[in-house]
Amino acid sequence: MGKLVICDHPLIQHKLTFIRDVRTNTKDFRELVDEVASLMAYEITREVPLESVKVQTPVAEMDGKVLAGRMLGLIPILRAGLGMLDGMLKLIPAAKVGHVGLFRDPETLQPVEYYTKLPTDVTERELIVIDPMLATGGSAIAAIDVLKKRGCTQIKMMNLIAAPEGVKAVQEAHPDVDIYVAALDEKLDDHGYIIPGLGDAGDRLYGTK
Ligand SMILES: O=P(O)(O)OC[C@H]1O[C@H](OP(=O)(O)OP(=O)(O)O)[C@H](O)[C@@H]1O
Ligand SMILES: O=c1cc[nH]c(=O)[nH]1
Ligand SMILES: [Mg+2]
Repeated sequence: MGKLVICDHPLIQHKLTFIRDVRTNTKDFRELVDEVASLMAYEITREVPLESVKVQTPVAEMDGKVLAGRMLGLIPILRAGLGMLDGMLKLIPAAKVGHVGLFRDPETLQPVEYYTKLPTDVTERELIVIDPMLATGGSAIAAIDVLKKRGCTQIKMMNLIAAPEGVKAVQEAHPDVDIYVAALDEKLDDHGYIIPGLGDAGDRLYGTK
């Protein structure tokens, strides 16, 4: 079973409250999502291995540390996942980006796939799938399915807010995938929206409602 990590750093929790607030306008919403994504990038990379390299400071030579192991890949689920991408790239600029386009059919709540473009070396990378919302889990499961069909094996999931139903569904479908969230909310409503959540992440990011 993949682990569920709740990133409870005070800065993340503080900013998330303003993201949730219905009075937060599109510009502020976008900026706050970007900031929280950077903070979560810090948390999700906590266990990335390091290796020693010699570095000459102005005063002496020493053993410094640099990132080792697999290179990272970021996989935003279009469209709302794009809102978290730049914030992550600020901290992980060497990551390559693959896009998976999915939307959730409002009637059936099933994910509909419309676009995939992945880096050529995607199977050699440790991947982080990013999307603000994990509701029923259908979109996350479908995105991870796309990656596994291409041969990817090292995958983590990162969301701002998850519902217990979505966490359970992803853990059952993909038990090898750890999930990092800023908050685990109460439940889903009859339309598959997270309660209390933040509303429709894509619409709030891009002002489409
Ligand atoms: O866990 P699920 O029940 O699948 O729901 C979550 C999905 O719904 C939202 O996307 P949406 O379908 O609104 O597309 P958008 O990003 O284009 O707005 C959200 O960004 C997730 O991708
Ligand atoms: O609460 C929800 C559920 C799915 N997608 C969203 O954007 N918000
Ligand atoms: Mg949406």
